Amino acid sequence: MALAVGMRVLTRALLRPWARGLRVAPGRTGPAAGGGDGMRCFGSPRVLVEPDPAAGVAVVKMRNPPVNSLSLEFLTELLISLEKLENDKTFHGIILTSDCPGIFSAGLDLTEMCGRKPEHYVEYWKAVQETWLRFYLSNLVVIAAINGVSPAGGCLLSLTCDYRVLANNPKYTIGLNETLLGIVAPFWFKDTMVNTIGHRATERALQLGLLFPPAEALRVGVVDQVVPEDQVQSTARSVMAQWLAIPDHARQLTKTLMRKPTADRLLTERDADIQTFVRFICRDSVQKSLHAYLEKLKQKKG
Ligand SMILES: CCCCCCCCCC/C=C/CC(=O)SCCNC(=O)CCNC(=O)[C@H](O)C(C)(C)COP(=O)(O)OP(=O)(O)OC[C@H]1O[C@@H](n2cnc3c(N)ncnc32)[C@H](O)[C@@H]1OP(=O)(O)O
Repeated sequence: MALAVGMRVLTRALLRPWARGLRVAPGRTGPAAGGGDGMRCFGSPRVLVEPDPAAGVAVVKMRNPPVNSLSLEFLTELLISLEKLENDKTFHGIILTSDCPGIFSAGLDLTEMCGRKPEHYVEYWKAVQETWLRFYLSNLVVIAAINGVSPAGGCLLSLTCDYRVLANNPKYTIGLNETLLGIVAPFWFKDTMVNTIGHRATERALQLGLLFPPAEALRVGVVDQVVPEDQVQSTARSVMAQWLAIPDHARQLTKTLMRKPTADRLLTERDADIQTFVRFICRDSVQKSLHAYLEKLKQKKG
């Protein structure tokens, strides 16, 4: 039932004008294309997929410049790529990384949450929910190769992965910093963090809106490994090999066992969660905070 609802959201998204033609954008043969067996890079304008069929792995590169903000279009393209890889028996794992230098993802796109109509907020929030559910429950092994800063929704996306490798650069902070923007991380953001670093550490991190630099992120457990920047991709590949050596069905069932209760909470409260989001985001005070935050980002340059 829940899956059917999810499929409807995805199907509706695919029917949107900007989503048409996104299914396959054949490209050059990928550098990781498994010894030249002819499998090409594919993807969409904002998501580049480099398949390595010999290894059963695809590298999914986010490229929504300048900061990989998670806009509606970008989320839809990510979902389409994920679905395509899940439906292709060649692939058992994906490495999620960024094609934007120094930025993994700036999180949810603030312009999707500012000055829009309530109907837009509904549509956007459905896509955010769907992305979280799909990545969190994916049967594939998903490893985040975090090669840049990763606040809020960017951090959440990495938390849906099975393992996180972070580049050791003090600028590459990671965390759920929503309170700094005057907004609140929804319960399923919070649950995902609690499942990763525990209740007390989450309580502190979320209230203070902490963005952890690499050493701290490793200490608290937000990431599993910190490596020199030029070793992020190779480390993600070695970790992937380790995970893929486990019998798939046993690993998948264990993942489901661990994650389903958390996902079920959102699945049963999905509509209420949308209403809560829309009510919250429509508040004058919240809109003012978000506008002010966006302005601050823009003025930073000048
Ligand atoms: C009980 C109550 C329950 C309530 C339930 C509802 C609650 C709602 C929850 C909503 C959850 C939201 C989660 C989020 O993800 S919010 C987004 C958080 N993101 C951030 O705080 C990051 C903001 N960005 C930055 O800090 C920096 O941009 C950067 C990522 C560190 C990169 O810095 P850099 O110097 O390289 O780049 P610029 O800052 O100059 O940015 C370049 C342009 O990109 C625009 N930008 C940046 N981030 C975003 C974004 N998240 N969305 C949209 N646009 C973004 C920035 O404005 C620049 O634009 P410009 O070129 O036009 O000036």
